[in-house]
Amino acid sequence: MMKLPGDFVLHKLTKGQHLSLGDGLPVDLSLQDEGLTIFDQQKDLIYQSSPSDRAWRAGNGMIFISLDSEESADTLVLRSMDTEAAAASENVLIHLQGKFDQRTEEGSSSLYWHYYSQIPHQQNMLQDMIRTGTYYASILGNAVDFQDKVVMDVGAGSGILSLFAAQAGAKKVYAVEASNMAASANVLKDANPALGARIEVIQSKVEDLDLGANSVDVLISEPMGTLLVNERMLETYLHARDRFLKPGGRMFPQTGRIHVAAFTDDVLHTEMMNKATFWLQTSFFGVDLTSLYEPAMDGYFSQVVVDAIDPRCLASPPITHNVDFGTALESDLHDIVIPLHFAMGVPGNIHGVACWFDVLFDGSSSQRWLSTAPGVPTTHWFQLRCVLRQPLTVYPGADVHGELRLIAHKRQSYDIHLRLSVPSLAAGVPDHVVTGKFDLKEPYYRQLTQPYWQSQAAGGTLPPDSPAL
Ligand SMILES: C[S@@+](CC[C@H](N)C(=O)[O-])C[C@H]1O[C@@H](n2cnc3c(N)ncnc32)[C@H](O)[C@@H]1O
Repeated sequence: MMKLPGDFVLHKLTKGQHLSLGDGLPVDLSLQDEGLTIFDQQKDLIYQSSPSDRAWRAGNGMIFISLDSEESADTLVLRSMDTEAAAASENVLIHLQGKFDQRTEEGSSSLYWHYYSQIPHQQNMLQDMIRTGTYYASILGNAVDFQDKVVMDVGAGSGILSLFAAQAGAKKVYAVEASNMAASANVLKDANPALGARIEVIQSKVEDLDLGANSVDVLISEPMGTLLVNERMLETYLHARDRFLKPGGRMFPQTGRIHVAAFTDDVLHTEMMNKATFWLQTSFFGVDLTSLYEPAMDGYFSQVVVDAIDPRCLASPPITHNVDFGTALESDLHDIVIPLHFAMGVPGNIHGVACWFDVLFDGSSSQRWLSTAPGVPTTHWFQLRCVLRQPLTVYPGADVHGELRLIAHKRQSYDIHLRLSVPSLAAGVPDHVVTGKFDLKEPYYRQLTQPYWQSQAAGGTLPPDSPAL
């Protein structure tokens, strides 16, 4: 490695060699016949150039990479330079991004950070007493797991969970928060000096952090969105586990479960059908709107409905899908397939599936579930329903089969594909099959606040995965 005048550091990398960049750039580069490959610390391929690419730029303009000569692709030159110089270079073709930015559209993440930087939205989560009280009891009730330990709070927000970990005896807590809420977390920890002295707030995306492997004993986080996985923050939690957690380290929470049950709700179905009737007007101020009736119906039925549901609408016991946060891979969350099988007891119309989740805090002293099930005190996550435009007609004893498939997209959420079928009992008549496609990012918040008798949390602000995001 040669030191050049100014900020320039020059590496020469020949074909087949590997180069690992430590400080702030957790990447490993190598030049192969097929071009430049860049791996992250988990050995996941994060960039593969095409053989004809001549130059790259990585992370905040700090690294500039170019092939040594126009003729030969044998040698790579790596320069570190300031952002301005890198930006000014005509050779900058690609901005290499961290793992979060790779999987997230910029428009989505900037709204997301803006949302979480606002105190009312953090307040809304803190005021969800089922949520916050369960975290408090799970952390303080397992103080033995925190005593003198190094803890990371993944997505710390206001820093409330970091303060709980400090109360439980942690010797050091890294409160990692990407949004500008980090400044408020600093204010809060400084105003509670007995606890705050052991907390370090770091404003960074967890994915861009360079604390070193095995640097923490315990991870705490509240990464759950609607249907557990909305917002795709669980991937950040697993990422923190792989990068920073010591082998055998504890995670609070440790396990998550998604539950899916068939439901019957004529009132909701009729409400959804009626929403589009506006577009049936043949003379709306002299304009025929009817050509948009079908697209409007499709739009309404692609929204997921979020509200506190009456458990009596459930038509089957739930199917459960487990996610062990200790072992699941980030990639397991990119395409989640939940096979469905409901044995129907009574005849009726199945209008779709109702979903909810719970997470387990599996401490040394106590185990505790945080549940968002229908019928238990309501949280700000409520429950979620995928409503089918065409209901499924079932007879007593029918075996309903199907699948709920969640495919991650770059707007920090999922496309949901639902398929349900019931065998026909008549010879020559095909099985009845119904399908629906939904965007988890487009919820219809049928209920905006918790029922007042279940929580004092009715703060009036939308949950974090509100349509505003
Ligand atoms: C659901 S809130 C929980 C906040 C706080 N831990 C609590 O329990 O009240 C999630 C927080 O994580 C932050 N966050 C989400 N993804 C992150 C990431 N990749 N890196 C750092 N912070 C992130 C958000 O900005 C948000 O403040």
